[in-house]
Amino acid sequence: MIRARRNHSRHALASIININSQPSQQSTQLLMAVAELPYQNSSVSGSEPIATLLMRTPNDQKVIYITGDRDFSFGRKSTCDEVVAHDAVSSVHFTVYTVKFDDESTPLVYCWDKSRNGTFHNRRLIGRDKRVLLSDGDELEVRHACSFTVHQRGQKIMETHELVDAVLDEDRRDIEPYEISSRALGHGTFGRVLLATERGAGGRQVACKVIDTKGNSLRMVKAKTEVAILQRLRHPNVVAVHDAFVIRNRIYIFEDLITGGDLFSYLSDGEHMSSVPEAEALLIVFQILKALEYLHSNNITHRDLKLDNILRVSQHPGSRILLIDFGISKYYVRDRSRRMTTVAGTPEYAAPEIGFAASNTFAGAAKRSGYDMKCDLWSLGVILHILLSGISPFYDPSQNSRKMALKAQTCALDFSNSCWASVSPHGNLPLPSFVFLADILNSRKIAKSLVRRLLSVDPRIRYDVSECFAHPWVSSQRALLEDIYERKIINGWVPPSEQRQILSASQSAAFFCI
Ligand SMILES: Nc1ncnc2c1ncn2[C@@H]1O[C@H](COP(=O)(O)OP(=O)(O)OP(=O)(O)O)[C@@H](O)[C@H]1O
Repeated sequence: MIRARRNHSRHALASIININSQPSQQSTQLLMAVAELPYQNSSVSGSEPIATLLMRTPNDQKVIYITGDRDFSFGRKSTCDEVVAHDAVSSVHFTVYTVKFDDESTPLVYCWDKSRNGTFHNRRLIGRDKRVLLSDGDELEVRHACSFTVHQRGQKIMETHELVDAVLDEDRRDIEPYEISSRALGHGTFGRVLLATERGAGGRQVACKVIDTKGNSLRMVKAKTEVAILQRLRHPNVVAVHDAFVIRNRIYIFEDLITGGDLFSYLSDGEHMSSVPEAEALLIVFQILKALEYLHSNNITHRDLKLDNILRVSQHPGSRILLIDFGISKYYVRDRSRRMTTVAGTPEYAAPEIGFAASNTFAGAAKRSGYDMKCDLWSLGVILHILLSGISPFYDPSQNSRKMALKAQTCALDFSNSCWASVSPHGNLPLPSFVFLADILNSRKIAKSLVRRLLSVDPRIRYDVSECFAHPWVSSQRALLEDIYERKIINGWVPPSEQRQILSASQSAAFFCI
């Protein structure tokens, strides 16, 4: 199959010069079942302990090992991994799970509070259905019953990074409302994403994206564009930004901490990528469509949709997902005379008309005619292809953007690979008797037809968001999807406040800057 290595070769304005020179019909019950499915961690494998909890009760103390292959549950119910029969303890009080960014990073260990009476993290109430990232030395407490001390060795490895070290000591004191830790949640082309905590009573954990512009004004403009775009957006499937600071050559963007890892990590399976059950793919794609519907109706094109830029709130297959990384997004009003022309995005996911051109002729054509927001739908097609088969259709192992662009331009989709044969609505769920073979075959055909529609080289034929919603793979389940979405997926989502002035006027970027 394909690689499980992150591709950070994102290209935007500055890299244009390099481009040419570089080498069922689902059944109702099934969908419901997936939305309810307990999580099986594929992103962190192995039974080696990642962290330990030293548990103390009034009469006893013991060590609990947290491994990467399964959640640890604590509660009163006999099915919990650690059972304490105490009135203050809920049937499942909390679970601890791990998320891995990549092979070089120490896995992140999260606590998910599921209790009625509360779980306290460093003496602060986590809150029902909320999650916190745990660090070495942290204390968890179930009042009147027991407490736990977290030990996670190896954290230091992840913490040492020149950028982080140099940046923070200098800048920390200028960013008063937040305490920025050195714990990395992930990293990309231009910087790192670190854990931070709001000072003050709430002490909420947030993610802090640190972009080192190294005095490159174009990078600074792009970082400010990301903030300028994000501060206008309020949608359950788009990450919320709270604050941003420009200090010296660096920009710090504070966002909601998203606690389930990204889709790339989720699908990475050793050297390969794995697929997900078709119903799970549908729940993910439905949410991406919701986000794109919102973005496009607000004249925003994301331009860098890919697995790495889609985060999950939880490890649960029916989790809410969020789009992140609006660094090369574009505010663009649809108009025949105004089209986007910047070659931007990630070649593996980029629509042919963007112009990661394989041939000069094609590049020339792209330059002449430009492209519009349909480029996001192509990227969605690549994502759907991966979700269903575990294959990235245009990936080139040498990461050569020219080769990937050529493949995309030719777009010879091959559904004969055995991976596609296993695409079915039931995936690894036991097949319920009400799902007939015809349904399964039909569903496969329908899913593939949507992939084809999205991966149409001609953007005029390619589906837009509303056509995707109308496609039978989605429309046949639309009512149920809306129901699951409202009742389960976005239940509890609180929109960010309306009045958000994140960068001061002098700092904010012009909207049409890229
Ligand atoms: N709000 C968040 N909460 C938790 N993790 C996050 C958050 N934002 C980013 N991350 C993690 O950090 C990684 C990099 O983030 P992001 O894509 O924003 O960085 P970038 O430098 O813009 O990357 P790129 O290489 O795509 O330019 C993500 O893939 C994700 O794993």
